[in-house]
Amino acid sequence: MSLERIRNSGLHEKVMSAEQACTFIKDGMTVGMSGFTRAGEAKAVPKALAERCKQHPIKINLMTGASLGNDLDKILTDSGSLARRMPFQVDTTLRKAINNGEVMFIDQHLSEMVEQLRSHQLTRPDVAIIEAVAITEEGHIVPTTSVGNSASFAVFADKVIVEINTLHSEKLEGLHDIYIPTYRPTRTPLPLVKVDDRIGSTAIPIPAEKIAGIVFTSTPDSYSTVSDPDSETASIARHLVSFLKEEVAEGRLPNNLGPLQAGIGNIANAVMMGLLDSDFEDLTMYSEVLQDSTFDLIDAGKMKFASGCSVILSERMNSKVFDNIEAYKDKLVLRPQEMSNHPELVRRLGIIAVNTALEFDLYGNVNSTHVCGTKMMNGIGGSGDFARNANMSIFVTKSIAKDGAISSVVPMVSHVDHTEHDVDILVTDQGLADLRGLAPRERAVRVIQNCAHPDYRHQLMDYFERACVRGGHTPHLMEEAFSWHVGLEQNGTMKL
Ligand SMILES: CC(=O)SCCNC(=O)CCNC(=O)[C@H](O)C(C)(C)COP(=O)(O)OP(=O)(O)OC[C@H]1O[C@@H](n2cnc3c(N)ncnc32)[C@H](O)[C@@H]1OP(=O)(O)O
Repeated sequence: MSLERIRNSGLHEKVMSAEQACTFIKDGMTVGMSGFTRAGEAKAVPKALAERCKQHPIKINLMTGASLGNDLDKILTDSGSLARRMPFQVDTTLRKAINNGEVMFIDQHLSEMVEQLRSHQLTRPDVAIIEAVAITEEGHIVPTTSVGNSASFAVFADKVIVEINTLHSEKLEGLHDIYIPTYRPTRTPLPLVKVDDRIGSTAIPIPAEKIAGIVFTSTPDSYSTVSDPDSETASIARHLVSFLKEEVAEGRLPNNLGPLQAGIGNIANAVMMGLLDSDFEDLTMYSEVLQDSTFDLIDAGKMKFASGCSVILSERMNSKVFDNIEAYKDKLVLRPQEMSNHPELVRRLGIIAVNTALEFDLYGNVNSTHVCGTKMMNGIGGSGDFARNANMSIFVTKSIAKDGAISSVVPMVSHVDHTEHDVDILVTDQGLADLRGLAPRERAVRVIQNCAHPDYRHQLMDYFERACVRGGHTPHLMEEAFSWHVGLEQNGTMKL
């Protein structure tokens, strides 16, 4: 135990075991937990809670920043303790429980949840469980590798349990910028005008007496599981980089492109890696999750500053970054996800947003979440926060999935996360479709010619031409629009 990490000595008596701490959580309670994209989640208490549920079954409503690491979503789902879960997840077991209707999942824009808590549109957490590197003299909480929704959870909850993770260096202190917007209707503009502005405090300010329990742990974050770029993702990156070069040459973007945002997963990471081989200099990020590619760009001298709300790294990059965190501190800041994804800031800063689609349609509507219109994959995450408000909203995906049985370009998306009005550029391994200033009929031709896989191009053009005969501003054959998805479910392929 490292009591020196609790700098308010009056709180030393609050140290307890994870088993003791989880008794604060009662049946029917709402729990707000730290953790964003498998970084910085509370680890010991949720595990103890799952164990306790075996003897004393309870159901809770669990809110986090985003997905949890260390298989916690699986462990909690298996324990039967999850009644409701929001706002994002990436776990196979939880996904199954959601799709079976056993866990009620609320798939929400990541910037929006605490705003709804603030205005009592959602039930505020009874208990917050926050991972920390230390507690300050004032009783304020210094977060670890993510900020996520931790600050507002701690402010709104009746009781706060702090998990001090001694595996994280105390040198992380100073990395965070905790700013919480004031109440509406008297809120003033958010005072952030540059990606590297610091406008808040370095710790979460709560009254020390709210801390009901302190638990020590030394479990590491899970490592990121992104794979190296393959030929298709490298191709997507090439198309995008050459497009961005043209935009700079035409004077539509500055030489450093403006702040970049990139989503989670293999494709977004590969696209960012593509910038390593480009001529762009002085890049910046104003994003939510910072993956390996961010640090590869910083190390290569291409990126000068990155703002996010969590850091999730591969094993290789994790030790490189966190063993040398002092060297990165002047190039890095972690903010609450409400700030990293805030529509006001995304619009003000002129962000280039790159997110991943499962599928998109002829007219530019994007489905990022629901396989065949019904089965939840992960959630919308922050992609909507950025897509609607970005300077340029870009969606990327491979042109086909599952060995060609699925075309990512379909006549009509089976679920809409991002409407055609929020989507500027579509990119696949086949090419790039710039949809800006195009009417739906013009968009369709460009999407088919530039983005669809050759195996599906003819099929798409045939659908579009027959739809045009029938007419309409956005031509469709309503009785056929989902026939590709029906075909996939019935015959295992979208090929007609
Ligand atoms: C926390 C955050 O908010 S991060 C910021 C932005 N958030 C988001 O964009 C949230 C939504 N996005 C996502 O969840 C992911 O980016 C995804 C699922 C869309 C893509 O993930 P990636 O890892 O980049 O792509 P990848 O090509 O590996 O696809 C993932 C899986 O989906 C499958 N898939 C892809 N397209 C389809 C499709 N149209 N239908 C069915 N399955 C598909 C792939 O085959 C793959 O399956 P596998 O895991 O069994 O191999």
